[in-house]
Amino acid sequence: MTDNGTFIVEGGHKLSGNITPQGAKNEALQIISATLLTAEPVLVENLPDILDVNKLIDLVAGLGAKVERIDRHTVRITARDIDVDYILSEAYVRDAQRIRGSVMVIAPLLGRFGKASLPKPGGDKIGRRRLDTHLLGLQALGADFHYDADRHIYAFRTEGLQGTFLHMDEISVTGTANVVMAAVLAKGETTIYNAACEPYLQQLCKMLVRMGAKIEGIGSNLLKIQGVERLSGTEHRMLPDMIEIGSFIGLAAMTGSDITIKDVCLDQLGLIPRTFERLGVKMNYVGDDIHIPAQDHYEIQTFIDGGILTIYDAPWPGFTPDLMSIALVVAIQARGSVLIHQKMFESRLFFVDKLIDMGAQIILCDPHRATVIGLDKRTPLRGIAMTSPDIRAGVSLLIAALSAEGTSRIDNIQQIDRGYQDIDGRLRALGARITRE
Ligand SMILES: CC(=O)N[C@H]1[C@@H](OP(=O)(O)OP(=O)(O)OC[C@H]2O[C@@H](n3ccc(=O)[nH]c3=O)[C@H](O)[C@@H]2O)O[C@H](CO)[C@@H](O)[C@@H]1O
Ligand SMILES: C=C(OP(=O)(O)O)C(=O)O
Repeated sequence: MTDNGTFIVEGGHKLSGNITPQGAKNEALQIISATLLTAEPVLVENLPDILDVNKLIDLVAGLGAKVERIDRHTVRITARDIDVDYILSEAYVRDAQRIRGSVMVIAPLLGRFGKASLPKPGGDKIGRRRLDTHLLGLQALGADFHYDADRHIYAFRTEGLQGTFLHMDEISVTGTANVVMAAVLAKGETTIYNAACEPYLQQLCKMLVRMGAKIEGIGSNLLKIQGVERLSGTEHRMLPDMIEIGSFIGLAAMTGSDITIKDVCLDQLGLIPRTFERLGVKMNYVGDDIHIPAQDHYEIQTFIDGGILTIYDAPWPGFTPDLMSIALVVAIQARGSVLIHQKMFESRLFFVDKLIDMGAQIILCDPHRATVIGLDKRTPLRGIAMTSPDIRAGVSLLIAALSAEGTSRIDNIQQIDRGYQDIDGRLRALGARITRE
């Protein structure tokens, strides 16, 4: 037993049944931050009950927002009496450091109260995760920042945010969310070019519009925002978590299981289904469900000219980096070869050493690229003891363990719990043999 939890997994059993994806983690982190933009109540529905989301809700409550838990997945947040000086407390610094989502609290606090602080945010240790996009964007909108090197805290102040033209440093998801939330309460017009435009950001923008914000260009990389004096309350429902959906597709393929993923919002999944189809996974689209039939074999497609397939990540509408580890694991038991090129993060592929120990044929070319030579299910992976390095690698190892012969032990599963709600219970309901220690 470790402090951060352990899964014991007996692999080699086929799973079957229906599974419903949780509400989206990364959308929830934006939406909870945005509740701080108004003094009126915001009802948030379809929240995943996971560590990262609950920690951000606690952070918002610590700032003085009234948090009413309606049920496990619904919360009403009223950020009327905010004690903005709480950002200086040790408790705030400690809690904010534990999650990536805390980075998006800055803009609402700056917009409403003129000050904010950002302790070095947490989240996955998957390579450098620079904050320039946030800092430069907020600076252009009229915020000054100062870095306290002893406490590792950025302190922000503004005499009033002012709309401007912003060509974002890079296409950053949380950076765009921050700048959008600052711009909706800034004076005048803000144009944001090179904006991230993934569905969760579209969801944030749509919520802000319901609150009274004026945003044009939603869904594109060019947003035009007219600042308003104040925003009002609203209701918001999270989309299904597309990374969970991709993880379940990978799980079905690797374990040869017949699984139906319910209510996936297919039109919001972008390249995700097609990318798994290119790895050979067959899927039937039934209404808004994805049915993956049991497949004894699946074959990786080549490019049209016969060249070896490459799967690489890119900002939306490209393939999300958060599913690259799952794609890599799926390829292990496919027929054929694929190059997995993780362009955005430089430390996300190191977990392949565990997969190699399990019997996978993988060449780690460099920190960003791995070649997988599929086993075509001729030999199963072997169960081993391993540790989950990050949230998505953790689930990939779990999928590998469920497909493997023998028993595996996965330590540090708190990493998985950060983003996947009751994953062991939900997989047991499909027939998985998995226990938590
Ligand atoms: C809480 C949350 O929502 N986290 C997600 C968010 O993190 P987050 O918003 O932190 O990630 P960013 O979008 O800022 O960028 C991710 C990384 O990719 C690099 N980069 C980005 C754009 C680009 O064109 N080239 C490039 O190399 C950045 O330098 C950075 O290292 O978006 C990431 C990228 O989809 C996801 O992995 C995270 O799960
Ligand atoms: C990298 C991820 O999360 P975070 O940005 O919270 O670390 C993720 O969800 O895959």
